[in-house]
Amino acid sequence: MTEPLLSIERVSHEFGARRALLPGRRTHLAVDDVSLSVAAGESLALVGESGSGKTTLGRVVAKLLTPTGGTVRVDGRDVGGLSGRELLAYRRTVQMIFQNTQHAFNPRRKIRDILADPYEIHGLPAPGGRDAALGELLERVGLHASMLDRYPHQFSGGQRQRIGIARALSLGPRLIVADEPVSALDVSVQAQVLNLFARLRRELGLSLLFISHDLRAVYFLCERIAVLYQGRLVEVAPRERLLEHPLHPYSRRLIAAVPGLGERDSAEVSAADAPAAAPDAGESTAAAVAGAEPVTGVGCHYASRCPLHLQLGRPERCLTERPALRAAAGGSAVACHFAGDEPPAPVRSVVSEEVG
Ligand SMILES: Nc1ncnc2c1ncn2[C@@H]1O[C@H](COP(=O)(O)OP(=O)(O)OP(=O)(O)O)[C@@H](O)[C@H]1O
Repeated sequence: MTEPLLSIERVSHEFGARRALLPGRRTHLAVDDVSLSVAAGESLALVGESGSGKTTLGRVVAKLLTPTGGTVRVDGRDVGGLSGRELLAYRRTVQMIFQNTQHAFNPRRKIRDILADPYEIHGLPAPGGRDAALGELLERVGLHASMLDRYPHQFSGGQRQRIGIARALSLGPRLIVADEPVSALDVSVQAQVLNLFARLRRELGLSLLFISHDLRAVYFLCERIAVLYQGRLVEVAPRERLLEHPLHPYSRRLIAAVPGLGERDSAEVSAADAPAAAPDAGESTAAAVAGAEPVTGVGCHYASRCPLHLQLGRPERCLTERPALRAAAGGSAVACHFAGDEPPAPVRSVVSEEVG
């Protein structure tokens, strides 16, 4: 098997961990023992509700945060101890794009100077001369070279995001971490920027770690989807497999929440999911979930909201043993003690080739 471009190995990030011993300090485990990989040229989505740790994991990969546990490797090399020239080289390889384009650029600087920054910082000559390279960058993202002398406020939100993408591309990265890059944009503009990402991936063979709440955007752009819940990876699967046949009860709920995307009701759990025990027929799922004690510590974080846990009669194992990620059919991996395999459903076309 070929080495993945990016390997995230048992990575954790606990905010406040360094000062945890000071009185009154609280820590927060935002990413909890997550392992994932991204192949060269592959696009992997990170999805999950707000606060599930997507941005934190993205920032760890971009080396904007240092993990408190685990290892990040690029091309098999541990990037934890990089400094000096090696760190600069890493920053050329992995670039991050952010959601907020409004305050991303100094309003008093021309686009020419903003795009020139990476070359200055890395002490690199622009290929073919500075002006030609900067103009080419703008044209690559669908803007015109003549716009180099404009200021950020003279661009729309979608155009500013294109400028952010151009800046990220300037030093020839191999992996882009894109954190909700279209969610602040109008819907019509979102489609254009997603199409731009798809084109750039094709043209440049880029790998993408795409962080999003929007499952339709994720389906359009990514080959695999990783689902996070409260900092833990609960499922990772090829996109069709996840959308057509989600295994983890949380993935099911997430997909069912998008009209027309999932076919199964969020609370529905089939017989194949419940091999061990009969459901408690006298208890409604919603009421039981509302009355359940939240799970902390060693068990499954999702147990207090989990319809499968209820249906199975609240197995003790969910509360006492953290579910390990285990391989399942169709290339999926799921962290649930009881989620079962079912025959694959036919794949539906959820989003057309071009988002429009
Ligand atoms: N600097 C920080 N200090 C302490 N806790 C933080 C910090 N940044 C994030 N957190 C917490 O870590 C958890 C994960 O946050 P993160 O932003 O990674 O989630 P997310 O899935 O990206 O959410 P969203 O979709 O809302 O951006 C949240 O509970 C958040 O409150």
